[in-house]
Amino acid sequence: MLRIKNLNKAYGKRKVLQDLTLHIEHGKIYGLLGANGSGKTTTINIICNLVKADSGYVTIYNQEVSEETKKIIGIAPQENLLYKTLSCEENLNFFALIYGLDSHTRRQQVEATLSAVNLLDRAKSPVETLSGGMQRRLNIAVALVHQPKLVILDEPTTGLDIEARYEIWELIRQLKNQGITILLTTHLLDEAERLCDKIGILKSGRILAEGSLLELRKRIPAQEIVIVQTSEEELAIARALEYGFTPRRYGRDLAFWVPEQLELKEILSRFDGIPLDSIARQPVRLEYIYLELTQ
Ligand SMILES: Nc1ncnc2c1ncn2[C@@H]1O[C@H](COP(=O)(O)OP(=O)(O)OP(=O)(O)O)[C@@H](O)[C@H]1O
Repeated sequence: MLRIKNLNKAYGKRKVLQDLTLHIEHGKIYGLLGANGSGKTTTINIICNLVKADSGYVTIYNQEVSEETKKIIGIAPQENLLYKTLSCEENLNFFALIYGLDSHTRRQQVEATLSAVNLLDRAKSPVETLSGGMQRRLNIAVALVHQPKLVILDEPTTGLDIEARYEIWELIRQLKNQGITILLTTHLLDEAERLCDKIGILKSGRILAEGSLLELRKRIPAQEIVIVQTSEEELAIARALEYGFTPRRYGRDLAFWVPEQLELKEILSRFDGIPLDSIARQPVRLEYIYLELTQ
């Protein structure tokens, strides 16, 4: 549905995007992961035809991006794009008007979209009286009001509490079920893990790795990760190496990649004679893959 090929963009001498290539399939959720400044917003701006690339191309349904393709994209930017003193209904009506919807379709779409984001009962409430989570849902509603085929959600849950996050995750799943293609940027790795069919890891404007979670897991030769707490770290590392465990430091945690499926008692036996305060087993999460690829 969306193809980006060898995209380059520089601001002065700073190369912001470097041969960026990715493909988003119709009806799927694609997660673009990257640290601050890695080029996510620049990529979005090029897709939305707001910024011109220096070279490379972006196509949507085989059409190069233009003012025409803009009409089938809905974007919910990182900062809510809402008029605080206007009601939910008035905000949506305003954006629907900008998209050129006639008054009948506007009325229909405003109601349908408010219902989709579960804000129908707050239709008349001014935005400033809504909770942070509700405002973020309304911000997503703005992206949906003209029935786009591609929805871009730029860090949709950053700064929200866990309840509000769950609601937005559910909303994103519903959009996918309706056949909408979604490009999601986030630096929340658990969010990407939960939602995305395909994940692209972006660093300094380049895609370092791309694939489903299952495919990305193959980038680390481990069946699981074991995190230990011990006063004898040097000993634990030496012992682990003997058994083919690969040591890693995740923040203050000492971790080991375990290359084969082992019972807990087998793992414990590898550390026989070493005082362990705790030992925890974890699946190979996106967090570990991301750290491995980006550091
Ligand atoms: N108009 C501009 N002029 C100069 N530099 C820019 C401009 N827009 C972005 N940049 C630079 O390009 C780089 C990538 O920025 P971009 O906003 O695309 O990153 P990002 O991944 O979206 O980051 P964040 O998560 O912080 O929003 C940054 O170094 C930024 O300072």
